[in-house]
Amino acid sequence: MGDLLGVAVLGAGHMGADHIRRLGRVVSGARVAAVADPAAERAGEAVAGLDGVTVHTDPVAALDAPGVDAVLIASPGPAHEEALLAAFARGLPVLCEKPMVPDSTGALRVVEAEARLGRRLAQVGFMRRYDSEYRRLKALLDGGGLGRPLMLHCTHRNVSSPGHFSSAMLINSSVSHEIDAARWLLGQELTAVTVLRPRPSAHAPEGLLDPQFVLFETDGGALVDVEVFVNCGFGYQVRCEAVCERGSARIGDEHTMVVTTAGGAREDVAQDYLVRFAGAYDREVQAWVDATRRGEVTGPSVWDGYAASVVAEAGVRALETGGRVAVGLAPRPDLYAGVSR
Ligand SMILES: NC(=O)C1=CN([C@@H]2O[C@H](COP(=O)(O)OP(=O)(O)OC[C@H]3O[C@@H](n4cnc5c(N)ncnc54)[C@H](O)[C@@H]3O)[C@@H](O)[C@H]2O)C=CC1
Ligand SMILES: O=C1[C@@H](O)[C@H](O)[C@@H](O)[C@H](O)[C@H]1O
Repeated sequence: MGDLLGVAVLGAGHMGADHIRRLGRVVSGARVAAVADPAAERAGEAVAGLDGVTVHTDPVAALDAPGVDAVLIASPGPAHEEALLAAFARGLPVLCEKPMVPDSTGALRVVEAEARLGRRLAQVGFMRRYDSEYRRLKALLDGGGLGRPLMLHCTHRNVSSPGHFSSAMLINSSVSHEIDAARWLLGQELTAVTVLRPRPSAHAPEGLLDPQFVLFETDGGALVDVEVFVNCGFGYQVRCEAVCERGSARIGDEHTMVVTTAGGAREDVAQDYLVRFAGAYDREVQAWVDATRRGEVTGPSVWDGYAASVVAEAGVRALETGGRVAVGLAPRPDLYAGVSR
């Protein structure tokens, strides 16, 4: 490694381009060394103004490019497994966007591959763990002042969904964040899931089951409900209220400027995750760079990524069947005992 951690970024779409900007201009201690995207033009645009970056259409070529010390995977979920295994084969530390691997069998292969290495190499991009509001809530719950958490009420609303978004993706792409946040906040595993759905919004694309109401049970006896609505039209809203034995705590209410004029008051609502979670992404990537330069891996593990895939898969089955679906996790390898809970 030179003075700066040289990062290969795989995927230069919405998240990849934002992470390239972040690595190149926001965080310290790193530089973008290579970018790969089958759409070479997109990759070229994303690195405009950054020096010393090689552009590739083949992700493996980017891993083998000069000056690459680590990898940030921001390609679509189905491409993650191959990229993670290629990084492991080269001993390269990884930050992998969620979902780590959308199907749980592939996710387990990644867990097993890292466990065979006998050391952690990858962190999964569940950035809410780096959001200041989520961290305050976690500290409050861990402190125990409110007593035992009984329920989490969560809201996850997007203005509109991308064209390729399916009904399953409301769970395995969007709710995957609540799955990880709930496991982390409560320190409990999610054990069963039920999905209810109202008549879809007239503003949802034809055939998309949007919104959905997802209910999780946990091994600690708590309940977690999530309203997920990805074509709400009015804003990006992510909220979480923890109801405990001696009080409740809520995060995610907008706290920007409130403008009051005749007859009413108005507060702006963020329009997307890149704005709402800007600070969280910055802290996540800075923490990853710092830990990698120290030769450590911190943050959500591939076990967390695997658990989220299993729970999401159960959620998709619950959506399809209308029933309650139990979650079955494989035995946790020793490598992840006590990690990031
Ligand atoms: N943490 C978060 O809040 C968010 C995470 N994501 C995650 O980031 C990842 C990327 O999502 P978006 O940027 O929204 O998608 P996108 O569709 O905007 O970009 C994906 C890019 O990857 C490229 N690509 C396709 N196959 C590839 C491969 N094998 N290797 C390298 N590049 C490849 C595509 O050409 C495209 O440019 C997904 O895993 C998604 O779930 C997305 C949005 C927010
Ligand atoms: O990860 C994300 C997207 O992939 C997903 O589609 C959105 O619903 C989430 O809000 C965003 O954080």
